Amino acid sequence: MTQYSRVSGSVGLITLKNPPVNQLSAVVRHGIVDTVQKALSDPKVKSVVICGQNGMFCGGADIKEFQTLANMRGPPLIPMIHSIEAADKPVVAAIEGGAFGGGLELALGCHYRIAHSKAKVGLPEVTLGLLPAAGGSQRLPRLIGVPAALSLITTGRHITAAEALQLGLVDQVADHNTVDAAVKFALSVAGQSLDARRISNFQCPPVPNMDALFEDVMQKVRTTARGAIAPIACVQAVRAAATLPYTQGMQREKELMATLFTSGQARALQYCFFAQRVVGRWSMPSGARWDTSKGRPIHKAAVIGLGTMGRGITVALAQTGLSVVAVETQEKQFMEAKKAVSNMLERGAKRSGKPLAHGKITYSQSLQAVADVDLVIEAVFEDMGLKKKVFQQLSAVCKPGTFLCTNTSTLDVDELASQTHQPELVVGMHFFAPAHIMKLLEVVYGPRSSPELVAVVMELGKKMGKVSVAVGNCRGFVGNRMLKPYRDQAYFLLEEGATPQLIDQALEEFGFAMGAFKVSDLSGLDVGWKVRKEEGLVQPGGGSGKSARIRNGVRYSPLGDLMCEQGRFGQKTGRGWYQYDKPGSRDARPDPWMHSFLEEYRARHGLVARRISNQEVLERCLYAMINEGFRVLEDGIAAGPEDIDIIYVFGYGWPRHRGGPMFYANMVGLEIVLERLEHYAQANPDMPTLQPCSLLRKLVASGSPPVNKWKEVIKNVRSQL
Ligand SMILES: CCCCCCCC/C=C\C=C\CC(=O)SCCNC(=O)CCNC(=O)[C@H](O)C(C)(C)COP(=O)(O)OP(=O)(O)OC[C@H]1O[C@@H](n2cnc3c(N)ncnc32)[C@H](O)[C@@H]1OP(=O)(O)O
Repeated sequence: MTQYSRVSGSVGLITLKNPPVNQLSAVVRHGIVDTVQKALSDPKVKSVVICGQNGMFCGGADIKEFQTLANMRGPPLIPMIHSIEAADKPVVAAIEGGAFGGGLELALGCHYRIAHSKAKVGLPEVTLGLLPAAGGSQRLPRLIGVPAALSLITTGRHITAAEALQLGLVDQVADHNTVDAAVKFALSVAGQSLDARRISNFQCPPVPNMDALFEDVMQKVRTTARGAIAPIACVQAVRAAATLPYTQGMQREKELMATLFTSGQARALQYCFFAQRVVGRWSMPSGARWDTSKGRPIHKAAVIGLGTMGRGITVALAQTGLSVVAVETQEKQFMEAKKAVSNMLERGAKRSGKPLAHGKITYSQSLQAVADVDLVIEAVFEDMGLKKKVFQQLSAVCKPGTFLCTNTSTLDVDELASQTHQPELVVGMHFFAPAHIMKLLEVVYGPRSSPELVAVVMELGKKMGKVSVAVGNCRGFVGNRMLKPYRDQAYFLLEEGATPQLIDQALEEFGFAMGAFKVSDLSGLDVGWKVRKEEGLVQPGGGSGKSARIRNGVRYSPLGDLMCEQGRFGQKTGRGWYQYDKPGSRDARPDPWMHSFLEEYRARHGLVARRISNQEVLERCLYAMINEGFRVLEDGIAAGPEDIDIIYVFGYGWPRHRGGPMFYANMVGLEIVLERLEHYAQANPDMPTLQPCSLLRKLVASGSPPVNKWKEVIKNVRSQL
């Protein structure tokens, strides 16, 4: 796990060997302790280089070891790094690929750091609910100053070698063989004094107005953390570095880490880390899988329909370097879209520092222009009739073998596939607005979809920087299907006595980026209204009598329809569940009009407003959503709970430090979720979404196993269906 050799006569070379990322598992730490000792005690060795095999320095501590304290065997990192720093021979870190977390902390214990020009470094512990607790929170501010260290440690962002050099985090950048460069460097510094190279001896560079700086940063972090505790602990640890001697700072780092290490948030965030990787290993009910299905390269793609979604998709495709044909048949929209896309590309290039991707896009007003493309993404208006027509035309125009994808967010992908000559070459690519920014991509396969196409689209998603999740076809797929019962409960709670701001506040305090009503105002109330009208659910004036709040035998709230009848479509009209300064403004303010609107509505329907607690808001909205998640699993629409959780974390603003809805259910306790659902279902027999699903009951009956053990129970439930 750690290889040692003597090179160039007098340099001890220690190579970390622990695939996939040379993580610092116990056996590696043992190896480092032993080989450092060997090098330091060998009189022929004058200096030491530490590197990692396979072009990767070190991905940090082994996150798998964090699952239980019992796993944390072997030499601890802190004394190991101290003994390197205290060495009387120069130790040089040769950083190829990356040095992250404990890997960078190891490098900070070395006397010199040389990085390859393509390497990245960072302290991403905060994203795992932790802080850099092997001295990183104390050494980094001493080396690069408090403001820069705060920025790196509280965000966990990875920086390039060039940025690291500029900050003084590395001493040299190598363009070619980093290990050779490090060995050469190690030879040149052999025998030199190391007094000025031990970072723990440094004073933090002074900062003017330090109290004000920390107050300001703490306030910013509290606002963006949405209840996450690790970013706050990171600020506290850096403050300790800035104000205390090193030994006391290390003590503070340890205390803060002790609180974080066993927290539910750390468990949730580490679960998310692995879940994100699990969803890449997709499978289909047919047995097709990521490792047995091969895609083929896409050179040229097309987007049909240049509304908001089509424009974002065009930008996302162009930014991957693909040639894109962007088609819009309506003259006005065509002209507007061309301008909007080029603005979006310019902004993207400015943000990323990468060259403009303008030249890769050709615009057309005719569908004939897509005859030679490899893959088409349809993004026309959400209307089944229109989409069917487009798919019929595409099937006639495109060369045989062209992959046809739809960006529908709810419609039946199989029905669209059936309009084409090759239904096996049709899948859904459900992007989230704005499509060039949002990370989630739901890849929706039908029973006939070819695994090759799923492989192609999953790969394309990866190239676009998306987190792609393969799911089965049903109304709303995974994300929107689970959102419906959540939203319905929010409406029912309004009827029963809540206000939009009460509900949103409860959800935002839970950690959602936005509450249900703010999201509704943002996306536009008219969108759902149109769908409900098509489904025959809308009655003018909301209907009257007992049946007004029942459709197809189940509870229905016409509140959203009534709002639309008043022209209150949300932000775009300056009025929705909230009021806004002007149409298009984003600053939501409570609207006194809502109060009389709701009072009048309740009086008309004989409803008596009652006090609704935050707990009831959370239980009814979230447990209804989670219950639907169990149905999604039972139906085989999602392969596992990780798929659902990643969809919610990356697409729906679910707080990552709560791990996603299914992980959260597990944290709360499945028996508690079941009991509360039973309670609410009994009180509301006309709300079938609150009736606990049989998979939830089975899991509770099986002793509520942890999320990663659910698959077995799911398999049994599915086989009994
Ligand atoms: C009372 C309590 C006291 C407790 C005391 C504790 C004291 C602790 C002291 C120090 C603690 C240090 C904390 C850390 O170091 S935490 C780890 C910090 N490092 C990271 O967050 C990096 C995580 N990894 C990544 O970001 C990427 O994997 C990257 C290294 C950039 C490589 O990316 P890429 O090439 O895209 O590869 P993948 O992400 O797909 O990963 C490949 C496989 O490697 C697995 N992996 C990655 N990193 C780790 C890791 N650190 N530990 C374990 N496994 C890791 C990953 O899961 C992939 O595996 P698989 O394909 O099987 O899923």
